[in-house]
Amino acid sequence: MARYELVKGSLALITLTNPPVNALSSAVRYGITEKIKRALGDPKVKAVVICGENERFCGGADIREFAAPMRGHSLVMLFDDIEAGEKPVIAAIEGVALGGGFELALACHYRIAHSKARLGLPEVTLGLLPAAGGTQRLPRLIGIPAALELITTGHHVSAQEALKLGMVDQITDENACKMAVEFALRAVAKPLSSRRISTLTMPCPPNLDALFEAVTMQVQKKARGVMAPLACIQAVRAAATLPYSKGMKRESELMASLFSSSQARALQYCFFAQRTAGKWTLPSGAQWSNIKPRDIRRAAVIGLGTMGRGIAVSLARVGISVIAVETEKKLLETGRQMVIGMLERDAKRRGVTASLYLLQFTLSLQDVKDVDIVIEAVFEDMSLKKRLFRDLSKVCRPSTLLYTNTSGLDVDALAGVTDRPHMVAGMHFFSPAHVMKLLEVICGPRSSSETIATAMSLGKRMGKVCVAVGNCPGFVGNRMVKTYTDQANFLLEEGATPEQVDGALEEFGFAMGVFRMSDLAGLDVGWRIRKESGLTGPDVDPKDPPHRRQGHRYSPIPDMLCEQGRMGQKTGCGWYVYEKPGGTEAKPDPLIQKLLEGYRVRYSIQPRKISSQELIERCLYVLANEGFRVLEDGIAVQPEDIDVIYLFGYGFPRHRGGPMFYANMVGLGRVLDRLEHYHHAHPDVPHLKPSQLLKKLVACGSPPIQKWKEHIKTMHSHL
Ligand SMILES: CC/C=C/CC(=O)SCCNC(=O)CCNC(=O)[C@H](O)C(C)(C)COP(=O)(O)OP(=O)(O)OC[C@H]1O[C@@H](n2cnc3c(N)ncnc32)[C@H](O)[C@@H]1OP(=O)(O)O
Repeated sequence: MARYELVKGSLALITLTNPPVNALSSAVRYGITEKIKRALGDPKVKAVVICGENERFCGGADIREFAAPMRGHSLVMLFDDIEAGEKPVIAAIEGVALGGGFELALACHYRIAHSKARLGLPEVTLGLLPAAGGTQRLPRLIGIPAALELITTGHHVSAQEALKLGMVDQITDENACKMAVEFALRAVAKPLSSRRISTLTMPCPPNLDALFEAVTMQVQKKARGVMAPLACIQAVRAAATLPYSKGMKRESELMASLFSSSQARALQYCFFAQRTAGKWTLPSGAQWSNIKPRDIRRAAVIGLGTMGRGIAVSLARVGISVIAVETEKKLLETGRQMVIGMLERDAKRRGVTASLYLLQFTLSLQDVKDVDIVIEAVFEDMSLKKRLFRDLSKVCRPSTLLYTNTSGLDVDALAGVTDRPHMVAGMHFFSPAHVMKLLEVICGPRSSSETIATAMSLGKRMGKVCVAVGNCPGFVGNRMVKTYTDQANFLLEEGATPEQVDGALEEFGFAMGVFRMSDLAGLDVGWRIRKESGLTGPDVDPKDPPHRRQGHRYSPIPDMLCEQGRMGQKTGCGWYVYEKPGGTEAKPDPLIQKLLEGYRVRYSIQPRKISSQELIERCLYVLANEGFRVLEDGIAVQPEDIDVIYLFGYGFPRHRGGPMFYANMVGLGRVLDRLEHYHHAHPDVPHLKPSQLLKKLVACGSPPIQKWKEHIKTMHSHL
């Protein structure tokens, strides 16, 4: 796991050999420890270069080993030995030096990085802190403010930034290992005392307390309830106030408090879930590794509303020519200006030139005849979309793939009106499409594997986290979210206020509770969907009382708000009241309180005090319950897919892992008990009825989430 070579007669070259990222597994730690001992003990060796195989220095500790207590050679001792040694050790950084990998580089006496390398201490994103001296060495090298920023955010920096900050000594466009070998030959003659970072005096700014306080406040605001960033701050404070050895002891104590925490487990699960979701498989056996996606150069986006604009920007940003189509001159012009503005701002932020030459705007559908793909983003109206797909069938060349950005309509019904049903699928972007990372790729029953492979690959190219899902109303994300918002509405009827429900969800870790989020998104979106599906408006069965629809409990309160013109932030009021239309500061509104009281009186509902525990359980267990149904219906293949959708599309707090991981953490038996309890109390809410899969898993002894797939396998996949 580490190769040893003697080069130029006097240099030991140690190469980490653990593809794909040369993670520091226990075997690699053993390998380096042995090879360093050999190099330091060999009188022929005058200097040492450490590099990584396949042009990747090291991606850090092996995260897969964190599931068990750390065993084997200690990184701390290894790094202390490297630093204290009397021979110069040079880190040759290509690709990445992250986490333990960068800590290894910090223990070396010199660091030479390739100009394309990226460096950082991302442990915080895994619920940990850099516990192999990173929190003690980095502030001594680059100062406390810069170290605090890097360690508490986990941001990676480019080699150029690393050079500016003093994290590396030199960068090169050549092979970093070759440069490091030449550098090592010159370093042999130089004293090493000033190169041992642990012995450097800490550069302390005068207003240290104020600095730590400000960073603590910032972190608490950004990552409410998340433990690791606060522990990182404490570790850096120890570096600032204690001698190195005592600081190391503190670093290790703080790491021990994080290592087996549920937050660390959740965050590490998220890391792997994201990668698992990208590896899609269809029942036919077609999968990410055996189906070649089409190469996409020219795309058309139909509809330049909010979604269409974001999609056009996402495509042009990665070099794809875009023909954007609208039906009216005024809409086209507004859309054009918005897209250009968005691309220009984005390019400025990234320090590149906006690729405006890739854009074409037109009123004629005929102009899309030669594109490789079309992404439809028109109004959420089935008959309009069907008309458009029929027209696209006629206009586009036979090889053009057709995608719809519908957020929940039947993708197969659209495929059915075309001359190429196998070349139709869904690409469900989330708003704003150029910002949000999630892309649900909807596989219709007739979508070909190439159609799916192309959507997944194009999404990845646009920087999206893509999840392949089956075709059902609302797909995965919106199908599940309905159960969550329904519960929130029922809780209002029963005695809660919007601010109580939101408060409990925000305390849980959501950046925004369900009602604040609804105000931001606009209440009219859901209203339109409810009208389309006959839940409100003229199509409602006159025999249904206002609080029952299609045989089940229904809350008409959101419809009542819409009827009063309370559409959320854009109208200055919704579930809350705002300083002005478009305002963002949500204040509780006495009018809502009155509306709720009136509603309860009218329907003889005795309001009760509802605990935060009930608010969380009702909203989140019902969400997970629907997730289990999504799995048993074959709409998602594995729980990781659902969690990734919720992390990237719905702001589910990452340190809770996602709704399915959270249910697993709470304990499936407990979730089942509570759902049974709530369903008993509310028999007219079918979503509270425990799903078959949940019951099956509990009956099988509640296996860990990674094993659920084995119990789902037997069920029918709709992908
Ligand atoms: C005492 C405990 C000390 C802890 C200190 C630490 O070092 S904690 C670990 C800190 N390191 C990280 O957080 C880095 C995590 N990795 C990444 O950010 C990225 O993988 C990468 C290194 C930037 C490479 O990205 P790229 O997009 O090129 O590849 P993938 O992300 O798809 O990764 C390829 C496969 O490698 C697996 N993997 C990556 N890093 C690790 C790791 N540190 N440990 C174990 N496995 C790792 C990843 O899961 C992929 O595996 P697949 O099986 O192919 O999905």
